[in-house]
Amino acid sequence: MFIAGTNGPASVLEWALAELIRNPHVFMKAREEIDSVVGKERLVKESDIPNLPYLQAVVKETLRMHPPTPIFAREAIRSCQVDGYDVPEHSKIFINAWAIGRDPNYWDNPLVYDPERFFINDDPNKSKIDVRGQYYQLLPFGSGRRSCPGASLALLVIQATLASLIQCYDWVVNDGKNHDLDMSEVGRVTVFLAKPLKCKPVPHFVPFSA
Ligand code: HEM
Repeated sequence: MFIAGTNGPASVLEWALAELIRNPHVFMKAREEIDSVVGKERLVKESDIPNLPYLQAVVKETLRMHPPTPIFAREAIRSCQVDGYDVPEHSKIFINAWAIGRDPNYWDNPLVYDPERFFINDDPNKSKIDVRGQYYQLLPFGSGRRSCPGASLALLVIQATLASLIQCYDWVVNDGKNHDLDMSEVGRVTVFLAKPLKCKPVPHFVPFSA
């Protein structure tokens, strides 16, 4: 539980920051949302998060492309048929949340990092997609009675931390020459960037100096 509780959020924050650095328009949109909701006088707080839908979409999009626990397992307690396939009793079933999150049958342009995909108005279901196991095209925390009991805590920690990283700093890589990053993955218990993100924080807003 300690490993799940620390590795998961750490992995999501690293992937989110890497994606925001590679996609400066997403970073700026998230910062503009924070500035318009929170103002420029104080640090963003946990209680602001329900009013920051774009920030929430950034975290969902990060979990879609980079689920820290990409595969989880079940065992068939009795023989059954799923989608025409016979599944014998006691079969081990592996659910690949990483592949589902990148499946073009469920996601348009799945390899493009685009939080806007959660706000498509002509399909009201898209804006409602949640990550806690009710929408089978997005399962970073699993689903059902064995799904992650730490999901709400993890989301709160990730959203609040990411919001302050966006509000307070600009993030520079490659001495500011470009935004290129090697996004190769390495899977241990949790999936991280194969080359750990090295970036320089440049203070943008210092809430405690006022
Ligand atoms: C971004 C953060 C996290 C991710 C992506 C994540 C993901 C997962 C996944 C995919 C599972 C398996 C679910 C299934 O089989 O349906 C799981 C199980 C579990 N997670 Fe998390 N987790 C995270 C954070 C946490 C935190 C913060 C805690 C506790 C404080 C936690 C505790 C657990 C426990 C105890 C289980 C086993 C549940 C069981 O077998 O009944 N996780 N997690």
